[in-house]
Amino acid sequence: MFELVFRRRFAMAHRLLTDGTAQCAVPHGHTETVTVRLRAVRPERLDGAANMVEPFARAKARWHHWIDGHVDHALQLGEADPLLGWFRAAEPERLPRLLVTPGDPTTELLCGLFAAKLGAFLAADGGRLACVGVEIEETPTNTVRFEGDPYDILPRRHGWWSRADLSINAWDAAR
Ligand SMILES: Nc1nc2c(c(=O)[nH]1)N=C([C@H](O)[C@H](O)COP(=O)(O)OP(=O)(O)OP(=O)(O)O)CN2
Repeated sequence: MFELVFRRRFAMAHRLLTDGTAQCAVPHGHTETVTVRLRAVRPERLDGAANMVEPFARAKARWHHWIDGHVDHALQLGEADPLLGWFRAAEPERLPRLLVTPGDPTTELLCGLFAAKLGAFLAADGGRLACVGVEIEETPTNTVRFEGDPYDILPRRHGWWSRADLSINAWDAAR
């Protein structure tokens, strides 16, 4: 069976408040690489003409638009992070650039959220392809891989990640 594999780089910043590691509680940034693997929902023999599962450009268009325009350079914060209140009060114009997560924005959680969002995009594009894996290289020495149904591992079923729109938090749902 074929897999279409797409890779994208994005800059991000986050902090982790819950696990008690002092260095991770200070906002810090990474340049991360996300790799996604797609398969045809109903695999078919190559047709002897176009010989494609799906044109790359069509398969990755929405996904890359979202990563490049909304995830790249976003600040990732858990929904209980007090910095959210600070942005609401002091720089509300930055709220669309905050990627807000259920609990700390770890790389494990991000893999699940990305798998759900990509699944929503693919379903909205006709459901011909499904995401079978997401890998995020957080740093050159740390990578997390996820395979399976993201709704089996996410702490909550619904949020911006379950919608086929460009949102990364609850405030920009209409975009
Ligand atoms: N299970 C997880 N553990 C940690 C995560 C995570 O997402 N999942 N994230 C972090 C921090 O983001 C940290 O910035 C990166 O990890 P760390 O190992 O501290 O990164 P280094 O670049 O210092 O790695 P070295 O291999 O030691 O150079 C922490 N833990």
